[in-house]
Amino acid sequence: EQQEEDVLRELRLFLRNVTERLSLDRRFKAFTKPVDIEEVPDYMLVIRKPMDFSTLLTNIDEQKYVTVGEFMSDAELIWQNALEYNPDSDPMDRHIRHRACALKDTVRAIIRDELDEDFERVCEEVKESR
Ligand SMILES: Cc1noc(C)c1-c1cc(NS(=O)(=O)c2ccccc2)cc(C(=O)O)c1
Repeated sequence: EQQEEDVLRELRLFLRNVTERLSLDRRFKAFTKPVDIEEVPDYMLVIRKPMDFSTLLTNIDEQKYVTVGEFMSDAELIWQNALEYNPDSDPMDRHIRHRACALKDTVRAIIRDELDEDFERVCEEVKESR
């Protein structure tokens, strides 16, 4: 009913705000769009579920996420995939891994500092009721 729609609209506004702030951070430019298969031809052979900020925003608009936890499961793929695909000790791999770790810490700090626990609990209740 209306209260549920209000909660899910507020969730979408929060998740869009977080995702857009991350997209503006120059450290995370490589995470803004899907990895380019022309540039990285074997990427899809290694990474089963690619993820990036533009895909997160599309998912938000398509109302895929009913809780912050569901959003985090996809957001975590961004840094997990980067660590998995770039494991070597060469400078390029290290550089993308540093940015992946910075992204992980940044997202977790934002959620800890800005997500109201009571709000997430209400979202979980909406999810259970479906
Ligand atoms: C992400 C990622 N995961 O594995 C790898 C490897 C990367 C990755 C991919 C690219 N090149 S790209 O054409 O696919 C692209 C450019 C700009 C935004 C989004 C993707 C560049 C970099 C980089 O560090 O500059 C990193």
